[in-house]
Amino acid sequence: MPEPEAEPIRPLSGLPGPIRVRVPAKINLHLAVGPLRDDGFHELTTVYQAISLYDQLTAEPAPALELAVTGEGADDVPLDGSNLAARAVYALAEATGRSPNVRLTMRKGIPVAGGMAGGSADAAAALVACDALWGTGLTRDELAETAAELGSDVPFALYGGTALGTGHGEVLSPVLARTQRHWVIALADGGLSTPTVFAELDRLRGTGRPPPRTAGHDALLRALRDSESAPLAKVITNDLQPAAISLRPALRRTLAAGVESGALGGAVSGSGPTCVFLAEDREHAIRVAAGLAGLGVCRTVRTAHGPVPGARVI
Ligand SMILES: C[C@@](CO)(OP(=O)(O)O)[C@H](O)COP(=O)(O)OP(=O)(O)OC[C@H]1O[C@@H](n2ccc(N)nc2=O)[C@H](O)[C@@H]1O
Ligand SMILES: Nc1ncnc2c1ncn2[C@@H]1O[C@H](COP(=O)(O)OP(=O)(O)O)[C@@H](O)[C@H]1O
Repeated sequence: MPEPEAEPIRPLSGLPGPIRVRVPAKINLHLAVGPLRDDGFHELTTVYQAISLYDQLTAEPAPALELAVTGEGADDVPLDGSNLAARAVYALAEATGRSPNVRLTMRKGIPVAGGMAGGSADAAAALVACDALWGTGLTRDELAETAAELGSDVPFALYGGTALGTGHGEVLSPVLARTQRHWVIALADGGLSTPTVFAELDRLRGTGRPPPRTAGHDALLRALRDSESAPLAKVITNDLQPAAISLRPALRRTLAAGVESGALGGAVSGSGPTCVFLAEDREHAIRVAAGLAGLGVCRTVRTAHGPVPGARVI
């Protein structure tokens, strides 16, 4: 006879227990930046991939909205209403008529201001956590509508995987990418501000020698369907890379060091300054990471794989 299903354990207070959510970083395998629009955003075509570098966020009821942050770069994360996770709580509370009184604890594993969408990840995690805590029962597509108001990268952090982003990055469509890829990540000292990097690209485009523009994304989509990684490495492109290098010339050396260490190819991740390199497999990634670490061109080196799912209750 099957065992009767166990009753869920509830704390004695009767309040729901803490909800813990794990959320991945993103990298951009293709990032084509179009013209600056009237709303201050650039038209964008990007292919995102979620990789196994995570933030963890816990939400529980509290007398008021409270924030705590630990881990990688925690000192650079705001603890007021400008924190993207706090903004997500307020937005969801308003949309669903709930009280925003929760305590959020974030453990950062995603570098702050690193071009890996760590703040966006925390916002997506806060939406998923509060949805579970408050029992609002919204679908991921409904959560994505609130997510898009918080930042261009926030909807992608909800879904994860590999996806094409258009509009200013918030309009998503799935991309077929079944092969697991292995990445080496060079984390830099200090971050780069996303709006400053976009502004630098506009400045460079206004000079007599504008940086070349990324072509269409068809070659990248084809390479993602190929189980070999070498063809993919050849078509990874990022229009923001020249702007990130212009603001942080040392990145040129980091990019060269990844290739010297045996990577198939690499690029600046989004607005930088993190650089990501593609390897053949896990063992190759570990060898590239060791070589890169020995060259002293970055603060620290990690390995990760992708694609992985988006923000999930654990
Ligand atoms: C560049 C990308 C690439 O995925 O990510 P990061 O590398 O920063 O993580 C994104 O486009 C960033 O997304 P996100 O970090 O959510 O930026 P947002 O909060 O939406 O926008 C911050 C600011 O960046 C500029 N911005 C952002 C997106 C866009 N398509 N055009 C822009 O010009 C605008 O100045 C905007 O006010
Ligand atoms: N929860 C958060 N985690 C990290 N940064 C945050 C958060 N909330 C707000 N920020 C602010 O957002 C800026 C960009 O951070 P982040 O999203 O990590 O970088 P990027 O846009 O380069 O991917 C940081 O400099 C920080 O001031």
